[in-house]
Amino acid sequence: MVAIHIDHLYKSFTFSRGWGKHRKQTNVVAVDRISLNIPCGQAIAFIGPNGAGKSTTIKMLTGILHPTAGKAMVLGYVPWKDRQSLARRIGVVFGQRSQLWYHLPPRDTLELLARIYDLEPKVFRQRRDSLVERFGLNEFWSTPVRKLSLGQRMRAEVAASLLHAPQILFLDEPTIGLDVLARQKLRNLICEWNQQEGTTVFLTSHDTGDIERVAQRIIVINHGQVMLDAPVSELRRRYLNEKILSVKFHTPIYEFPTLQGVRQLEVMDFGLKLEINTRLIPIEQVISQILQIGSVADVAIEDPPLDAVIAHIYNQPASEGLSL
Ligand SMILES: Nc1ncnc2c1ncn2[C@@H]1O[C@H](COP(=O)(O)OP(=O)(O)OP(=O)(O)O)[C@@H](O)[C@H]1O
Repeated sequence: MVAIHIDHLYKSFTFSRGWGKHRKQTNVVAVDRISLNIPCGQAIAFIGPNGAGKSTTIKMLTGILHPTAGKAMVLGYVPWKDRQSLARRIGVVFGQRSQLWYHLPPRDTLELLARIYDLEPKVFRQRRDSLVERFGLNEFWSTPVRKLSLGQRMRAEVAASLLHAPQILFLDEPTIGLDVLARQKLRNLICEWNQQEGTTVFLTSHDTGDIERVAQRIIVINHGQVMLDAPVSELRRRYLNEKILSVKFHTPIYEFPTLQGVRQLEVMDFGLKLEINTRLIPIEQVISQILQIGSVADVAIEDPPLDAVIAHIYNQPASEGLSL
């Protein structure tokens, strides 16, 4: 079943700039005829550089904004027409904006939400207890939100957004500003929730760690258009055709021959780091050259970092499009 269906969704903003006779109407196209299908249960990372159109898309899919043209169905609802009904079936978390009551502890917030969503007391208690345990809310259960650390607050935000058991969870930059540990903890919780509960996850993030950990599919937009739509697992393997080869030797090495398709990233007394374009040279050929120049103690072959792949994709002109 399709959770989200988007068909040529388009949004432009018209606003005035300047004063008096210099006042001019300006038109900005934020989302430019996007078409997508997202099946139920999938976790997708919807990414792009600043101003690419991510938030505008999320706002249309959650019913906050009307599109200028095009269609979208979320769980069978037209979001901007059936916003109330849709709100009972989706969870939304904005990393930059808290949706919790600032002066209330998570305990009271969850109780208020249970009333808003009309949950049966028994169902509420079960879900609350399970969320408290999974999200580790016990340690700050009775502490007002204003006194929580950012990591604790974000865990409470996500837990609160899941209380009514939404079928889709929209997360707009959920890990922004978190330290390494808090970020890891939160992305693990989101990933586990997606896998164990089957909730569809629509995530935007500038953090490649979030994307790798949480998402199965990556959709890159730029200038309001979809530039790439691919499984995360294939992105590095098939997109750049590059490998990073690190070698350690038992004895110092002095020279590595110049080979087409091989770039030396680092040369140390006992080691080498090479970037290999496997379209130009097979990796076996590079390894056999390495074996000739010294006695090898260790070899590691890695894919390029996802950061590098994504930066490369962002730099492509929108008109070219990309496919795997
Ligand atoms: N209310 C608005 N009025 C005018 N222009 C807007 C409005 N909202 C967004 N835009 C413009 O639409 C474009 C897309 O913005 P959007 O916020 O969707 O990008 P984004 O991909 O979420 O960026 P970021 O990563 O910085 O949050 C930008 O050029 C932005 O300036």
